[in-house]
Amino acid sequence: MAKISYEGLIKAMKEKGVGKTDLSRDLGLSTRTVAKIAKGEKLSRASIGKIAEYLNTSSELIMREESCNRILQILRDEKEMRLSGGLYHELQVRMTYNSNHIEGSKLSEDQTRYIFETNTVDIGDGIPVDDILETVHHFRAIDYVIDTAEKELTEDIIKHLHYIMKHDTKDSTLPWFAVGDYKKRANVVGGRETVKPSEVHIQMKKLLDTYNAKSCASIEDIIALHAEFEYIHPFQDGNGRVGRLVALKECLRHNIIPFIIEDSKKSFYYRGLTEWRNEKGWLIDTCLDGQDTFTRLLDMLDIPH
Ligand SMILES: Nc1ncnc2c1ncn2[C@@H]1O[C@H](COP(=O)(O)OP(=O)(O)OP(=O)(O)O)[C@@H](O)[C@H]1O
Repeated sequence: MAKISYEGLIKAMKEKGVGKTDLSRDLGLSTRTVAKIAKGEKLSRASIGKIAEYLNTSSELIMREESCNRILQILRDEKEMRLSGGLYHELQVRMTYNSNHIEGSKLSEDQTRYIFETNTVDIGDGIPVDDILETVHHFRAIDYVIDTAEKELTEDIIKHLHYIMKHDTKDSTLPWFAVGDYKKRANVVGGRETVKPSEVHIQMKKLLDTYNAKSCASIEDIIALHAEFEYIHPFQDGNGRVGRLVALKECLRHNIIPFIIEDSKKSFYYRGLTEWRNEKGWLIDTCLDGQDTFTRLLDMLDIPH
C-alpha cells in the first residue's frame, strides 16, 4: 500500500503564492479534485500534469507515492538522494558482490564497492570486462527492483531484469543467446535436467499464477518461488542472479526483510536447491541465514525492524 504525499505541491504553491481556488479557477479543476490534495488521495496523471505545468515544476516533485514499507521507503529515499553510506549503498555493494561472486565473478567486495562509489575501475589482476559490465548492470537491476517493488510479479518484469543483467555482454553476441527472453537451448543445473525451452513459458506462467494468487506472501512462499524458478531455469544464463533479484523484489513488496545469500554460504545454498523437492529445510535455513545478514545491516545503520 502506498501513501500519497503532496508535500512538494504544497511547498511549490506557497513559494508561488498560489491558492487552491487559483488551481480550480485557472486550470478548470473541480473542487472535488482539489479536495483530494488535502485528503491525500491520488490525483489523475492528467491533473498532476496540468498542475505541474502551471507551477512550472515536474509531476514527480508535486506528488510522491510513499511506501508504507519502511525498508522500501528508505531505499527509495536514499536512491533519490544518492546518499552515501546508507542502506541503499550497502545493499547495492553487498548483494551485487555476493550474487555475482556466487556465479564466478572475479571481482572482490572492495573492487565492487570501488566501482559503485567511483564509477571507475582500478585495473587489477586481469578482470574480465563482463565481470565489470555485469556488476554495473546488477546495480541498475537493483534500482529496477526498487522502482517496481510494489507491482505484481510478471514475466515481463523478470525478462526485463534479465535484459538489464545481460545486455551488451559477450553472451549477448551469441546467435543462440536470448537477452531479455527465455532460453533457446536446453540447459542443465547441478547435473539435472531443467525445463525444455518450448515448455518454459507455460511453466513460468503456471508458477506466477499460483504465486500471485496469494494476496499476502510469506518468506517461505518467496523461498519456494525462488527454488521453483531455479528448477525451471528459464534463461540461458543469469538464472541465479535474476532469481535472487526476484526474491529481493518480492520481499520488498510484501514488507519482509530481504535475504542476501553470502558467497561463503554458496555450498549450503546449492545443497538447499538440490534437496528442495525432498527436504525444504536446507534452503529455508540458508535463506533465513541470509535474512540475518540483512538484519545485521539494518542494526548497524540503526534502522528499526
Ligand atoms: N541443484 C540445483 N537445482 C536447482 N537450481 C540450482 C542448483 N544448483 C544451483 N542452482 C541455481 O542455479 C544458479 C546458477 O546456475 P548455473 O550455474 O547453471 O548458472 P546460470 O544459470 O548461468 O546463472 P548465472 O548467471 O546466475 O550464473 C545458482 O545461483 C542457483 O540459484
